[in-house]
Amino acid sequence: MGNPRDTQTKLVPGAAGFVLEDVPHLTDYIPDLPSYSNPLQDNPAYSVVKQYFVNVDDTVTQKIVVHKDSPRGVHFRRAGPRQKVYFESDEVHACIVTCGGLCPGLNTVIREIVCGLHDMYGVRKILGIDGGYRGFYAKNTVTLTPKVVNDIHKRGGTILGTSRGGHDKSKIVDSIQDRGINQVYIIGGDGTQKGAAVIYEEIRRRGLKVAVAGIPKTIDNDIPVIDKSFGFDTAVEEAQRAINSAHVEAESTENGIGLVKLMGRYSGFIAMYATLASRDVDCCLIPESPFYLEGSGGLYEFIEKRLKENGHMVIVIAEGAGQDLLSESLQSTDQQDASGNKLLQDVGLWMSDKIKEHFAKKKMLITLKYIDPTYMIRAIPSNASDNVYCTLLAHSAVHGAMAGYTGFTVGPVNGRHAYIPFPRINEKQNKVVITDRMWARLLSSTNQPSFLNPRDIADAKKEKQPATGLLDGENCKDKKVSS
Ligand SMILES: Nc1ncnc2c1ncn2[C@@H]1O[C@H](COP(=O)(O)OP(=O)(O)OP(=O)(O)O)[C@@H](O)[C@H]1O
Ligand SMILES: O=P(O)(O)OC[C@H]1O[C@](O)(CO)[C@@H](O)[C@@H]1O
Ligand SMILES: [Mg+2]
Repeated sequence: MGNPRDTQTKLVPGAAGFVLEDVPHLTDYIPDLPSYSNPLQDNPAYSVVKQYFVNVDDTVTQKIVVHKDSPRGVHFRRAGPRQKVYFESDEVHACIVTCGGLCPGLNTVIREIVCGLHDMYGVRKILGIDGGYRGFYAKNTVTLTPKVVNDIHKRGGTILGTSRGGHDKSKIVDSIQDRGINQVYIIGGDGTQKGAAVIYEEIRRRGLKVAVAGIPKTIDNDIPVIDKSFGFDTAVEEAQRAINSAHVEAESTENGIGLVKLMGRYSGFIAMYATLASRDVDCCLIPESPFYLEGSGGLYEFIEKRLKENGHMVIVIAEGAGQDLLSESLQSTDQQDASGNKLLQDVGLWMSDKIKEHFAKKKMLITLKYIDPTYMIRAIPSNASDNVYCTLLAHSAVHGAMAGYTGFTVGPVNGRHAYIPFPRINEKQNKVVITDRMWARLLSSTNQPSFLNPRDIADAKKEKQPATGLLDGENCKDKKVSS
């Protein structure tokens, strides 16, 4: 077997620089697979829709802002129901698994996969895998029916349970094979999608008629290519409550400081959007934007200035921000979670101690209140718009698997749902690009220092200029500019 990239991505060139980064199909390795007409044709809810089926040639462009001479560029296969399907309804035996940390909307995705398979395709055999990847071989399964999942979208968490670690390729695929499962829906973050790619490869190596569909879940919004991950909006909304409390506390005392720590291990999107939404935040610190404490242009100087101007201030810090500073002053630990993710030290507590220590030394009276709503923003049910988004993700995944596509993650690209090959999702993380306009908007709204020296800014700008002269950050989310 060659390089996984070759079996997971098919590059199909077209006119004027068009490239389709296609996803695998079961017929790529199982010849003469019979197809059937899509049962949706006879479904009263859908048959009234004009052009309900997606044209087989429909694609979604990765870049939406172009110049008149730009090449057409990378495209992905458009998600949606096809006229032809490669599974008969009573043949399908699907399973669903959730892995990694919690995220608002997990239960909605589970519900809508079950109801989508049942109501649109007449599928009756759907299993829930208990407790993440290791549940395939170490736990019992749960039978999922529309009745079982009817109300679950109103609850936070995942009814299936989740875990980190425990990805044993052979045991998982043995379990899939032994149970006769032929559609695998895998909901999880960057680690989970990597695990899904490995499972797909093994299934293909064994020549099994099993479709593997990934549904991206990450509260940190760190998955590239897709517009935004589900649950992100809900988390940002919930974070407002913590920021509001921090603000009320801060403005009620002289030199009051409200400090809020939000999730974001490597990507500061939650902190950035929560700050932009709130307008009460004076300083937002994220992993992508290094900062320093002491001296001219440093954080202490800014805090002092803001307190003198306003009498109070609110700081939002993402959990992955300032980790370099922490490891300088605390003994660094190399602890990892079961999936191999580095366990971060608590930057919020550290920052709170440092600020108190600094102003005590200066004999300037401050009152600092530290709020850590970490798990509160992800353990809640999804809001209305995330619920609709989760439904579309689930249905897109179901349509893709029924149509015989496999080895794909589903997600919106410039507003249109598409099937994205695993390697594209797995090759890098989505990060806040601090030389893009969104971060500039934040800097201008908080008026905080950029903590960058002019040479760093010039270097980042030089590195960033793409050949077309287009700014990439908002269109091409996987492009990271180092600072
Ligand atoms: N490179 C990899 N290959 C195979 N499996 C992996 C890989 N990375 C992670 N996994 C498996 O994927 C599952 C979830 O990974 P992880 O704990 O990193 O969470 P995640 O999916 O990234 O979600 P999040 O970080 O948003 O909570 C775990 O069971 C882990 O063992
Ligand atoms: O405590 P847990 O469950 O490992 O989750 C914490 C991690 O999960 C994430 O939200 C990613 O899902 C990170 O931001 C955070 O570090
Ligand atoms: Mg992750």
